[in-house]
This record gives sequence, structure tokens and C-alpha cells, in this order.
Amino acid sequence: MHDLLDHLPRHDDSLQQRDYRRYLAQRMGPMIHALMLVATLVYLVAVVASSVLQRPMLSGWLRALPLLPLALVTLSTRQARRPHLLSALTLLFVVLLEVSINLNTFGNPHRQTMVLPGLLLPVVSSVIWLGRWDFVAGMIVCALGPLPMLLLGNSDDVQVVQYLIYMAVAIVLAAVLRAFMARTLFEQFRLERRLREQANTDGLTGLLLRNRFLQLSRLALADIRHRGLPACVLYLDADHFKPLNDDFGHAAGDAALIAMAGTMRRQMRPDDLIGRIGGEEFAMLMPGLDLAQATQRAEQLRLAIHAIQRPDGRMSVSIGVVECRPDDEAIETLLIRADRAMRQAKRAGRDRVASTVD
Ligand SMILES: Nc1nc2c(ncn2[C@@H]2O[C@H](COP(=O)(O)OP(=O)(O)OP(=O)(O)O)[C@@H](O)[C@H]2O)c(=O)[nH]1
Repeated sequence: MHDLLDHLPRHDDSLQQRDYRRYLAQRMGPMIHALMLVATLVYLVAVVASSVLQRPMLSGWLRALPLLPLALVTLSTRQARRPHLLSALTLLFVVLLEVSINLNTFGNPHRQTMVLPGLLLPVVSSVIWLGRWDFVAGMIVCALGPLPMLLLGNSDDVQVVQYLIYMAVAIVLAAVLRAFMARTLFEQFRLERRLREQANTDGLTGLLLRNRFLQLSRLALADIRHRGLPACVLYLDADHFKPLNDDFGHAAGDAALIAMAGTMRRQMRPDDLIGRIGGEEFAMLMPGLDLAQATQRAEQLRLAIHAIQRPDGRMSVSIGVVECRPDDEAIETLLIRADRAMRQAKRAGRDRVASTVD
């Protein structure tokens, strides 16, 4: 058991936890909706069957009343993808279901036999709880659900003790099932994430690949415009890189690229995006900075890269900086302008920053 707990999702990384809950909600949402649909239909059949077979004390209409909220929650769950909303709707559904079962068995002399669904619910529902808090809340609701039938019925002490034992066993089983499910799903989540990262990042430098950079930049630019912030794009190209490869081999060139990427990563702010656009060409999207601020940061970056030692001397880079236009300028156009500014820096003698305002 200790080994199992060691592999359960750790909650020290809140970002990872949030992503994991969102991942779970996406995968479990359709199943939770389907289970609610089945439970609502089963309740409908139970209402009809008990009306025909048992002549209960409460009228059929009154016992059918919970079908409306049950159906409404089921419908809302179909649209819900946010983890907290999904958990809240699931809890609400279980509460409604427990109330409905109690209502349906009211006045039935054999109502204690209807305790069974309440005993099975914890085990059956163990897989649908996304987090710990909703699992614990769900188990409490499941455990308390059948109590009214027992306490208001003609159950004796032995039956109540039996119920307590059954319920305790059912909840322990549910906890074990959920722990194993959580471990399997978390491993799958991590594996999928790793594969996605591998598909999106450059194997040599660990920076974003061109397409992923463009994709994330589009989203970032939409957000920047929505918030009315400035943004700049930097285009970086290592200087005299061919002689390094030709004279010292590709391994030396690779090492210089890795060092350059490391420096860029250390210089970046949390909201910046860096991509490897081509062989020794990189791009940076800097949200929130105007041209003057971005040019200053580009200069700092150039100096930091200058500190990298190549076998043939210091590393140098030419950088082009452009500011995003207030219209809906696409990232592709920004890159073309930044590339043009970078070429200007090359023509002016390399190892410098060039910015354009056009
Ligand atoms: N080692 C290594 N070299 C690469 C990689 N990708 C591209 N290159 C090399 O980078 C060099 C790019 O050279 P150019 O941009 O044409 O010229 P340059 O010598 O950098 O000259 P300027 O850019 O004008 O200063 C070529 O020799 C490519 O083979 C890579 O992943 N690893």
C-alpha cells in the first residue's frame, strides 16, 4: 500500500495538478453524463414498477418529481467540462438520487431491502470523482443516503449494524479502486504530456519547434490584444556559424546552440515564448514590452550570449526587434519584419541589435 501511495499524483506542483484535473474532466465528463442518464432512467423504471407492484403511500406524481432535477443535472453535465463544475454537478446528482430513492420507498413495508442501491453506490461511483475532496464528500453522501430508510422504517438493531458493516466495506473498496484508477490515469496523463512535449520541442535545444511557437504565439497575441498590451518579437541569428561547423565539427556547433538556448531560457520572463525557427535562428515573443523596452532586453540578451565561449572565440548574435502593430498583425508577418530587422543588423556588421518601427 505504501508503494501504491508513493505513485499517487503529488500535489506539490499546482500547475500540473490543474492540468491533470482538466485532463480528467475531459475524459470522465462523457462517462459521468452517461452514468447519470442510466441512473435517471433506472429511477423512472423504479417509480413505474413500484406504482404497479406495491401501491406505495406517496402518489406516483410525487415520487416522479425528482426526475425533473435529475434530468436537468444530467443535461447540464453534458456541457460541463470545468473540473469543479463537473464535480459539483456529480455531487448534486448523487444527493438527488439518494433523496429520490428514499422518497420512492417511503411507505413501503419492505423499504429496508431498498438499502442495497445505497450500499452499491460508493463502489459503483468510485471512478467518477475527479479529486480527493469530492471523493470524500461523495462517500459521505453515499453512506448517509440509506439511513433515512433504515431509521424511519421498521429495521431492527441487527439490520442497522449489518448496514454499517456493509457500508464500511463498500467505502474501503471504493477507496482502493479509486487509488488504483488515480495511479493509472495519472501515469497515462504524464505519458501523453511527455509525448506531446517531445512532439512540440526541439530535441537539441529543448525550445519550442517552429509550428508550436507559431501556434502558441497566435494564442498569446490574441490575449495581448484583448488586454490592450504592447508586445515585441525578437529574431536572433548566430553570427559566423558556418566556420564553426566547418573548422571544429558539428558537435562544436551543437554545443554552441545548446549554450545559446540555455542563455535565452535564463533571460526569458515567465510569459515570453522562445522558438527555434530554423538551424541557428530563434524567435522570442515578449508580451507587455514596447519597442524601447524590448530593444533594451535584446541588448542584455546579446551581451549574455557574448559571454559564451566558442572554440574560435566568443559567440555573437544579430538580433532584430519589432513591435506588434495595433491591428490584427499575424505572427508570421511579425516574424518577416523581425527577420528583416535582423538582416539589417547583419549588414551593419553583426553582433548588434536592430529595431524597426514600421
Ligand atoms: N552544428 C549545427 N549546425 C547547424 C544546425 N543547424 C544549422 N546549422 C548550420 O548553421 C550554419 C548556418 O550558416 P549561415 O547562416 O549560412 O552562415 P553564418 O556562417 O552563420 O553567417 P552569418 O549568419 O551571415 O553570420 C550552416 O553551416 C548550417 O549547417 C545544427 O542543428 N547544428
